[in-house]
Amino acid sequence: MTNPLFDMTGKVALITGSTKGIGRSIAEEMARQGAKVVISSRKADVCEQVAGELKAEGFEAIAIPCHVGKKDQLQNLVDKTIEAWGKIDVLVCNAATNPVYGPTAEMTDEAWDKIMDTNVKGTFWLTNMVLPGMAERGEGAVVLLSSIAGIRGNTTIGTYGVSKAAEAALARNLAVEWGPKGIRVNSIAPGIVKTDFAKALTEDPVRIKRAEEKTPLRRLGEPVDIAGLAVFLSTKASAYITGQVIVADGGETIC
Ligand SMILES: NC(=O)c1ccc[n+]([C@@H]2O[C@H](COP(=O)([O-])OP(=O)(O)OC[C@H]3O[C@@H](n4cnc5c(N)ncnc54)[C@H](O)[C@@H]3O)[C@@H](O)[C@H]2O)c1
Repeated sequence: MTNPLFDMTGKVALITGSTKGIGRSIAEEMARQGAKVVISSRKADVCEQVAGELKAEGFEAIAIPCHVGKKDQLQNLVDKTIEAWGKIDVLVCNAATNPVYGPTAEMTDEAWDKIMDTNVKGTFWLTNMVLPGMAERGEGAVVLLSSIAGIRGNTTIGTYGVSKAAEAALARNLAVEWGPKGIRVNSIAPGIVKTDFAKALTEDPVRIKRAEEKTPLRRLGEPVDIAGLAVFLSTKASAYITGQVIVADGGETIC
């Protein structure tokens, strides 16, 4: 039996970027706790496929494609979710991009704008679309995906780090603004997690070894390490936590 503190029965959870990696794991673990999950990323066929796989396991899932950098597509995502299930109880802003590696001085305006539009402006738009509905019902939980790159300096993914620091700041501001309406907003700062997003690191044995050696738990993160935390932050188990950035990095940043 599910511990009631972690129970998500009847809750509607919208997770952006949920066709693979961390987002998919979050959708799976929330579905396992009883939530109805919205599977979303840019390609409709991929969303359908993943939602189909979850349904085949006995979970409730629908597919709604959406590019998080496009305001009209975000509005469609919200409208279609409400049309299907009448409400959004849990919002996870997970989709993000990092198209370039290199020093900030070499960053083009186009790349800067792409990172900020997808990672920050999309979250700003989507939270503004979803939180008023949560406030009407007097409850809701929001989780934004930040990163330890938003906490530490970096020579190769600095602009991405700026966008991820903004996610944590946005979570704090939204927590203050919407807390009186019963909505909690937190962010998660993962360390290196084994997904396609980090494959430049996670497919290079030398870099894996180096990363493991500087991590107290001596391993890289798995998507489910982050999914467990997202479930915690979206349920009664974390009822008195809001505005926080929770680091899940095997201890890398404490060294
Ligand atoms: N993997 C890591 O090491 C790591 C570390 C820190 C933070 N993060 C953060 O975790 C989140 C998930 O990353 P991941 O590692 O699972 O990545 P991933 O590449 O495995 O998955 C990303 C998901 O987002 C979708 N997506 C990408 N761009 C999109 C867009 N513009 N609109 C809609 N969907 C889009 C992809 O289709 C996919 O479903 C991101 O916010 C990332 O910044 C990841």
